[in-house]
Order: sequence, then structure tokens, then C-alpha cells
Amino acid sequence: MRHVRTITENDCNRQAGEGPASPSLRGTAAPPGTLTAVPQADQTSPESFPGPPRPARVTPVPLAELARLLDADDPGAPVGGALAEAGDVKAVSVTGITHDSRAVRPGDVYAALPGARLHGADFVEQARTLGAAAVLTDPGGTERARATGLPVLTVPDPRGRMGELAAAIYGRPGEDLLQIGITGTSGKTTTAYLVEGGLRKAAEKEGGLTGLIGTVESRIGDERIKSERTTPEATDLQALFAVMRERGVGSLAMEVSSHALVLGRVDGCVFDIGVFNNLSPEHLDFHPDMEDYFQAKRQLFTPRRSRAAVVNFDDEYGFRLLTELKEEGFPVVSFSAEGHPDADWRAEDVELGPLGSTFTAVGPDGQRVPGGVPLAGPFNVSNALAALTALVSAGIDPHTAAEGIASVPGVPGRLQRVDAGQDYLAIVDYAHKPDAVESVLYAVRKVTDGAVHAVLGCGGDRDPHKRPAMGAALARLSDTAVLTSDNPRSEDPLAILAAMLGGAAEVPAHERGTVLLEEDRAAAIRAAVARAEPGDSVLVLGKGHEQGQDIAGVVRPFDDVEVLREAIRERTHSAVPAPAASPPPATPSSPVPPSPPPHPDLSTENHRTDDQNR
Ligand SMILES: CC(=O)N[C@H]1[C@@H](OP(=O)(O)OP(=O)(O)OC[C@H]2O[C@@H](n3ccc(=O)[nH]c3=O)[C@H](O)[C@@H]2O)O[C@H](CO)[C@@H](O)[C@@H]1O[C@H](C)C(=O)N[C@@H](C)C(=O)N[C@H](CCC(=O)O)C(=O)O
Ligand SMILES: Nc1ncnc2c1ncn2[C@@H]1O[C@H](COP(=O)(O)OP(=O)(O)OP(=O)(O)O)[C@@H](O)[C@H]1O
Ligand SMILES: N[C@H](CCC[C@H](N)C(=O)O)C(=O)O
Repeated sequence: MRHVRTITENDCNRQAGEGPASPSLRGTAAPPGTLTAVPQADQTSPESFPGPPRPARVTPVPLAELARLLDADDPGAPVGGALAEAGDVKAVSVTGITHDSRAVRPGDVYAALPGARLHGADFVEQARTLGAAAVLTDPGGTERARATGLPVLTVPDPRGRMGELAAAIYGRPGEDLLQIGITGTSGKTTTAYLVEGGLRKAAEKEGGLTGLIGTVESRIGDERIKSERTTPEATDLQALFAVMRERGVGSLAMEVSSHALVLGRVDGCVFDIGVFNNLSPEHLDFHPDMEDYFQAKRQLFTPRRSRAAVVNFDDEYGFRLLTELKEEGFPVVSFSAEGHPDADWRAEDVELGPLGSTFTAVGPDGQRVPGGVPLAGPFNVSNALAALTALVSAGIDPHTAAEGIASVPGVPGRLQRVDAGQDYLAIVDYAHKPDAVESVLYAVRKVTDGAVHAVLGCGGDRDPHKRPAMGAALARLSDTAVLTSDNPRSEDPLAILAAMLGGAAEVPAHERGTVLLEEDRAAAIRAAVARAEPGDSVLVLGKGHEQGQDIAGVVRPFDDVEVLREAIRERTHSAVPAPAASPPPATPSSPVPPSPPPHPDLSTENHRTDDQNR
């Protein structure tokens, strides 16, 4: 597959012991929860253009038409309007658009955007060299753009216009796709996979391919492409829609982050269904407060962005959204995994298991649909019910939807089991915010007879406010809490650890497990594995599917699944018995604060209430 960073046919993309690499995620022998993540973040074929995929065929659009589009919608554009800035536009036509000078292809509009760190206008020369046909920019970039000799379209807010322009250049591809967009602090990726499972099942019956766009990967049918971020920038998103349409995709599930809504990445899209999962503290470096964060997500549920809403009745912010949407007369359907009778769809007869759960989805007309989800934890019942409600709202038969959801083989890095023949549970999960850490620890506690040993770090250059709460959650809810590094990025890993430890120390000593500090993530994982006994659980949290660790701007290969598997094998082969029931001595790399008795006692007598062990 050219021009696309594809991972479908890579041998790394399968589990040990599986058969030959399959182009499909379907039909593999892997048990639930073991789907692998994309293996190489930067895989490109030598002859391909850098950057995300583009459609093979685009009908050239005269630049004058684009200039008119901008002027028509923006009579207030400065210096005589966009058209006046565009020079001799009659001779120029356009076949693509990008906001990244490095990804320019011949015939593109290069959108030179003002950013928080840089101005895209500083890269116009590179764009010209690579064959840009024109530049879209703001007044601050006009002069630099003109110096290239290219036609220049100037508007006050080019980021705000880029999406509609991209949609116009690629022939409004989103209009030909059934689109389900999912937002919320936690569960977007999982729900998107589950929705795609339902869409696939429907497509098997009705024809066509399905698509997926999200944090881990994008999928065009069975082809898997590494993602750069949760929601692509508008230029890349519209191109991806066009590729999907070109290859016969009829429906797609997509994650919509709050960044995407604020930064115009989904401009030019109207989702058939917008799904709201939940809201809890996260990204408070980007959003000044929770209200701003809620309002950002709220934008998805306006006629400009969605035709109908599916909302979590059980979530505090979900309930507020539901109430507001009903008052506004916006079409909305609610769901409740807790079985609230006022919700349109609710879960009954929920049976939670270590590998997944079953439930009955009860609909507004009393219909009863047997459902299942191949991932453990009550929150995944909620994600599955969200998916089912969205699929039904999009017109898919509920039984087909439920069948498709239950047949999803797993979600990379989400409650992903690692099995190297050990007699304890080992799990990799992407929990990297307080609410998710708590949810996953509660879920694993429920299915663990013995002790829970959990490893967690916090990402650098990301919301610092969540660090103490994450440290506290780990200390409170695990028997061994190993605090370690995530992606420190430009920050001092020890400073991040100090903030986590501060939170852990706030938990009264009798309510917390043994707290260990180990800056080196692989060593931290080994430390957790070293403490595991039969019937225990080892959890490695925060990085999930990620394939690298960013330390001081250098990304080294690091895959929690592989490191955990290796640690388990090492321990099995060295046959070292689990350490005796006393904490290891404090060393410079493990300055352990005063800790309670070790886990055999903790698991039963850690003074936790039933509620805490819920
Ligand atoms: C806050 C945020 O999201 N910022 C994004 C934004 O940055 P920015 O506007 O400040 O851009 P900048 O770095 O100053 O650069 C200015 C312009 O120069 C361009 N440029 C820059 C260098 C160059 O060589 N050539 C070039 O053309 C850039 O493409 C950009 O258009 O536009 C950039 C270009 O697309 C993004 O890379 C950048 O994402 C940053 C790196 C990021 O980390 N974003 C994360 C937080 C994010 O978006 N996360 C959410 C997930 C949230 C969740 O659900 O957990 C997501 O949707 O992924
Ligand atoms: N509905 C939920 N409620 C609470 N926690 C959840 C829920 N769904 C998933 N989680 C937890 O959050 C983690 C991230 O889940 P997932 O990737 O599905 O969410 P996300 O919204 O896409 O996250 P992100 O925005 O950080 O990429 C999971 O690994 C799990 O620990
Ligand atoms: N979408 C999230 C992912 C965080 C994952 C975690 N491993 C980290 O690096 O902080 C972000 O970019 O903030």
C-alpha cells in the first residue's frame, strides 16, 4: 500500500503463536483483550509521500472558487478580502490541502497557521519547494507567504476556515459516510472499536466497508494506519474521509477529542450521531476549568456538528447534557449501564467476568437484546451500551449491533491481558487520568482473589494537576503501587514522581498499599512482577498501546506489553520465589514512605471499606 503508513502486513503485528499475519483483524485465534497495537510509529514506505493518506483521485478545484468560498462566508476579511489577496488566481487549481509544510504535495494549498509555538508562515518556502499551489494564512503570515510568489489567501482565522476548505477540495466526502463521533474523557477509543464492530456486522449483511479513526490507529476496512493523535487535523481528516469513500467505506466510528472541537479539527463534518460517554478532570492545562472542558465537548451536540445525540444517563455531566438537549429540542437518546429506568436504553442482568461481561440491553419499547463485551470492568458495559445505543440510533438492527459489539477481538492496550503461562493475571491498560485509574483498579480488584500490584507514571508536558490524584488513587487502591515514569517528555521525571508521591502520601497510611518509587519503567514493571503470587494481578497502566517512551524529546521503543511479557518470562525462568512478606529495603531509587504491612495482609486487612474495594 503506497502513500499510507500501513501496518496491516507487518509481521510484528501478531501475537506469538498465531498463524501467518492476517490482513484482517477478524478470525484470529487470539483470546479477547489481546489485540496488538500498531507496531511502528514511523513506518513509511520509501516511495510514499510523508504524512497521512490522500485520495488517489481529486478533481482539481480552481483557486478562485476557494477564494470565493472564503469571501462569501467572510465578508469582513481584511485588505479587500481573500480574493483580492489571491493574485492571478484564474490560472491556479488545487488538488489538496495541508497545514504541515513537511506534508505538502504538488497542487496543495498550504495552510500556514499561527500556533502556540510557531507560525506556519515560517515554513512557506519549504511548502513552495514541495509544490504548493497557494498559501492560506492570517494577516500575520501574509507578507512571508507573498515573498514566495505564490497566490495568498488571507483570512483572520485560517484554522477556523481550513476544515470547510478541505471538505470543498475533496468533494465533501463526509456526506457519503455514515459517521458516528464519540467524545468523553474516558472510553472514546474503546467505544469507537465497539461501534466499528457493530458497523462491520451490519456491513457484512448489507455490503460495504467500515472505517475507524482514533488514538491507536485509523482503519480503512482491514487496512490499519498509525495515528498521530486522537482526532486528525481537519486537512488530514477530510483527506482520510475521501480515501475511505474512494475505497468503498460506507460507515465509520471516530473519536472526537476536546482539542479537536476547540481547534476546528472536525470543522466540515456533521456527525449522524454524536456520543457522550463521561467527563472527569483531564486536560486542565488546555482548558482553564471543568466548565470550559464541558463546553468544549458540548460543541459536538449542536446542529452544526451532529444530527442526533446519544448520552450517558449515569454520568453527572451526561445527565446535565441530556437535560439541556431535551430543553433545546435536540434529538437525544440516553443509556444507563446502571439500569436506570428513566434512560431509553438500560443494562439489566449484568454479569461481570475477568475477560468480559454479559448483559441484557432493554430498549425504550421494552425490547430485550442479549449483549456482551469482550473487555472486563463495569465501565466497559457502559461503553458497550453506548455503542449499542449509537448503532441503533443510526438505524442498525439491535441484534446485529449487539452481535458485532460482542465479536470485537479486543482493543489494543485497553485491559489487554498478557499471558506468558503465569498463574496470576497480567494486564496492560491505558488509564492515564484519575478517574480511569480508579475505574480500572476497581474492575481488576473485583476479579482478583489475591493482591493487586500496579505500575503507573504521569506524562510530562501534560496536565500537572492530575498527578497527585493519580498517585493517590494508585496508593489507595492497590496492594503494591509502583510509581514510575510515563513519557516524561521535556520534564524532569523525578519532579513528576514527586508530585505523584505527594498525592500518595496524602492517603492515610492505613488506607494505602506499599508504595515503591522506580524511575525506570522497565525496572518498575519487573518490581511489580517480582511481587506477584498465584491469584494476584499485575497491572501496568498509562501507556497502553504506545510503542515508544519519550524522554527529553527522544522517543525510544518501549511497549508495555512486551516489557511485561519479558518480565514475567524472566521471573518464571529464574524461578525466584516471590519475596517474603516484607517490603524491600528503601534504596535511592525506591525511597519508600512509611508503608503498611505487605499485601497478604493488605488484601484482607488493609482497612479498606467494601466501597473502596467495589
Ligand atoms: C494544543 C494542540 O493540540 N496543539 C496542536 C496545534 O499546535 P499549534 O497550533 O500550537 O502549532 P505549532 O506547533 O505552534 O505550529 C504552528 C503551525 O506550524 C506548522 N508547522 C510546524 C513545523 C514545521 O516544520 N512545519 C509546519 O508547517 C504546524 O503544522 C502548525 O500548523 O497544531 C499542531 C499541528 O497540527 C499540533 O501538532 C499540536 O498538537 C500538539 C502537539 C499536541 O500534543 N496535541 C495534543 C495535546 C492533542 O491534540 N491531544 C488530543 C487528545 C486528547 C485526548 O483525548 O486525550 C488529540 O486529539 O490528539
Ligand atoms: N467508560 C469509562 N469510564 C471510566 N474509565 C474508562 C472508561 N472506558 C475506558 N476507561 C479507562 O480509560 C482508559 C482509556 O480508555 P479509552 O482509550 O477507551 O478512552 P479514551 O477516551 O479514548 O482515552 P484518551 O482520550 O486518553 O485516549 C482505559 O484504558 C480504561 O482504563
Ligand atoms: N491523549 C493523551 C494521551 C496521554 C498518554 C500518556 N501516556 C501520556 O503520555 O501522558 C495526551 O496526549 O494527553
